[in-house]
Amino acid sequence: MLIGVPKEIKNNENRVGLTPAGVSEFVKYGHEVYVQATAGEGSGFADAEYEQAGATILATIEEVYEKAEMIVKVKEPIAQEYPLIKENQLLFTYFHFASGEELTHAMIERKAVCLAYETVELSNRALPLLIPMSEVAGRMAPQEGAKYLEKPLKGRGILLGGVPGVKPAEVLVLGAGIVGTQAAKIAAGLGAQVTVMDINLNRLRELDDFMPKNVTTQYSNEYNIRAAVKTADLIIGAVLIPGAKAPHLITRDMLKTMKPGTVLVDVAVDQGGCIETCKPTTHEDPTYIIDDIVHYCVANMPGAVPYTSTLALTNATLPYALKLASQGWRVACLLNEDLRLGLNVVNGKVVYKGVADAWGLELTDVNQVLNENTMFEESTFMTV
Ligand SMILES: NC(=O)C1=CN([C@@H]2O[C@H](COP(=O)(O)OP(=O)(O)OC[C@H]3O[C@@H](n4cnc5c(N)ncnc54)[C@H](O)[C@@H]3O)[C@@H](O)[C@H]2O)C=CC1
Ligand SMILES: CC(=O)C(=O)O
Ligand SMILES: [Mg+2]
Repeated sequence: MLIGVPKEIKNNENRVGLTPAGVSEFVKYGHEVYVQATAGEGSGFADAEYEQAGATILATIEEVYEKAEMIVKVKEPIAQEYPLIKENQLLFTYFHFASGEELTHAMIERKAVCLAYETVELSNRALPLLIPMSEVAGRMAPQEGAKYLEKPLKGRGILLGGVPGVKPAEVLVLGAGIVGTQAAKIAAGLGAQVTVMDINLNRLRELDDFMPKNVTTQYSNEYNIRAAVKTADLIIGAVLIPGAKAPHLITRDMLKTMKPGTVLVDVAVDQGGCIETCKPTTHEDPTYIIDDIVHYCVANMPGAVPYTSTLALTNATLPYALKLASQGWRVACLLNEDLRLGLNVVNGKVVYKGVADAWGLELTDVNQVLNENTMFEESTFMTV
């Protein structure tokens, strides 16, 4: 298969979809890889390394999209990229369709095959291609929160860990999944008093077993959230309903009950945010203030630490990308339930319920698109 790796063009997005090590795996299995010039630079990979691994470097993003049967990238395509996408082209990347109406319509119109990292799902409900970036964003959240709690950055001016004789800050984490767990661990390590809320009691039991003493758990409901936001200094939004819009757990009216200078880090922004007043921001201009409350809502947090993030992401995506290349998307999705759940929009049809529900669009059964034109050659069953 012909694989294309464009350079990311989203604000301060320095990650890249494939490393030179990934390229050499593709080449080993007989695929051709086209990498846009300087695509890996932000993550520390020079064009020469990609060439040594067997890739061909192309000067422009147009050439990459023109050549490739499968595009492997990181972030959802943005408006500049829409016209480059071809009918039947397989796009393997994050999409977050439930928070992108324009993107959803654009991908329907382009008739591309959109396989979203964030909805690939294992039988135990784990999201293997979201986990590594959730680990990064979760660990970053208290770090960013601590920074914006500083007075010159408009925060309350409180140190997360306090000092002997002065109480530490209170951190509230909504959601005890990957982001929430990593955020709680780091905030606790910095000495804050941490409360983690979730609706999954079993998850709270697990956390209770392994978290340090300065982390407590509480069931997530409106009553408990209303009480907790009054005393919290830093609130981290980390809930997820896979593929769907995040529920608004913190409503606009709650802001008035918070302490001025409280910082909200809504990591769930890419699914629309779990804070009603959340709107996506960029690394260039990460925060805004409403009712004296600092909002940090960067939708690509891991993009700021690309060395760590590119390696972590591609460790997880590469085995799936190789399957897609060697088997073709239809066969790979017929054979792998986890990959099948990654299909969101296929040849103009929405096949993921959370996306259809978010925008009031017709839902097509994924099996219908998989069984269309299933004339494949036996050689496509070559396994990796
Ligand atoms: N902004 C960014 O750069 C990044 C954002 N993310 C986003 O962070 C969010 C969280 O991701 P993960 O931790 O991997 O998801 P996860 O699935 O591991 O955890 C989500 C948790 O939310 C809980 N939850 C659902 N409804 C709830 C409610 N009403 N109250 C409290 N908890 C509730 C679930 O029970 C689950 O434990 C996702 O939207 C993900 O896309 C992830 C990485 C980077
Ligand atoms: C998960 C995601 O959206 C990101 O890593 O940017
Ligand atoms: Mg994101």
